[in-house]
Amino acid sequence: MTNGRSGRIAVFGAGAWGTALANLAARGGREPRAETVVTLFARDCDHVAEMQATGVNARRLPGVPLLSNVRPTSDLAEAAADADVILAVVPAQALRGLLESLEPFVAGSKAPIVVCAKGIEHGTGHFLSEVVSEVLPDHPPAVLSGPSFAQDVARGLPTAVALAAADAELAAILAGRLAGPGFRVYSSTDMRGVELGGAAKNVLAVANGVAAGRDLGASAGAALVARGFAELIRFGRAFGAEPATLMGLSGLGDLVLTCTSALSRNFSLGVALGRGQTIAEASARIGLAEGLYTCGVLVDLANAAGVDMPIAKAVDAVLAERITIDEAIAELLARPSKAEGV
Ligand SMILES: NC(=O)c1ccc[n+]([C@@H]2O[C@H](COP(=O)([O-])OP(=O)(O)OC[C@H]3O[C@@H](n4cnc5c(N)ncnc54)[C@H](O)[C@@H]3O)[C@@H](O)[C@H]2O)c1
Ligand SMILES: O=P(O)(O)OC[C@H](O)CO
Repeated sequence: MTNGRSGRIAVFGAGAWGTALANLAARGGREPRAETVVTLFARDCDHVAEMQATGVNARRLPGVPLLSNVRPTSDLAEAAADADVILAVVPAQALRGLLESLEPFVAGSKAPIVVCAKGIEHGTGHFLSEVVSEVLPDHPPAVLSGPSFAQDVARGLPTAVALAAADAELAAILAGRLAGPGFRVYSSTDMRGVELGGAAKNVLAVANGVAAGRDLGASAGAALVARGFAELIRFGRAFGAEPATLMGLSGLGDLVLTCTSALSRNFSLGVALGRGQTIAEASARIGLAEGLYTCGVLVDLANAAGVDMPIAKAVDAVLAERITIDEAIAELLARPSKAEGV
């Protein structure tokens, strides 16, 4: 992508976040152009027909009108045509399949692919920017992450996130394409740090939710945030993240948001489990909680790298039903005393 852009952005995944980002992109960023067009791809034709008829994505982001230059479509070719930026906003485990299906429609284009999902791929243990490089090597990967609820962004509430790409100029251009009056986008070249924070915080937020659901008190919640952050820093150090990134929006910022807000699906999943609901009951009500799918692979990576992550491991053991919540709490508290630090 260059500054001589087509003004066309393709958003794949018409969930809450894809829809909020489509509206943001449709505003044209820091240099709005009249010709900006945003395609919003959803797999389900009925869903697309509803959005076209009503101008709202009532299934995923009710009450938020789509801007007139957002074009919902279920046609991959139409969605991808002439796009000079691609936003991938499907669940993390669906990213590879989406990119594979896109391949014939983006051949010849070098449009950057901005991963907006938060997770780590099962089976391979690969970070999501790596998945982009493997499947579509001609397309530079970028990562958007940070404390941001789709509902907040859609309402224009002040939000700040990080957007990383290997090339600093590309990161700055992409940040400019998405920035808006209420949406501040910091650019970064630390893709690994930005994506790793977004993936790990979802797992740690489940632990905070469990503590809230069990009425363990605000002190326990704060301890979990602080010691969870220590785990995040250890994990990041082992996997090449820059410390400053982990202390920034996509690390500490998103960890705090997700560990403390009832709007978070990962926190809500933990609350439900803490109150005695089953995973199936809670998931059916809450929808996509990426921590459920990331915890196993996060722990596998941590174990392989010799990184101590007791909170993440406790979440994984509870979600895999290897131990009960009460056993997990008792095990965490029974760990030998140690010097504080990371
Ligand atoms: N909702 C938020 O506030 C928010 C904020 C930041 C990041 N995210 C991240 O964005 C990602 C998506 O979250 P969401 O909230 O939009 O989820 P969502 O559950 O609202 O929507 C996911 C959408 O992806 C679609 N989908 C699934 N597989 C697909 C495929 N192969 N091709 C096309 N579409 C597919 C589903 O049909 C659904 O519409 C997650 O990784 C999440 O962590 C969400
Ligand atoms: O609802 P959650 O838990 O997926 O969190 C949404 C965003 O990732 C918050 O930054």
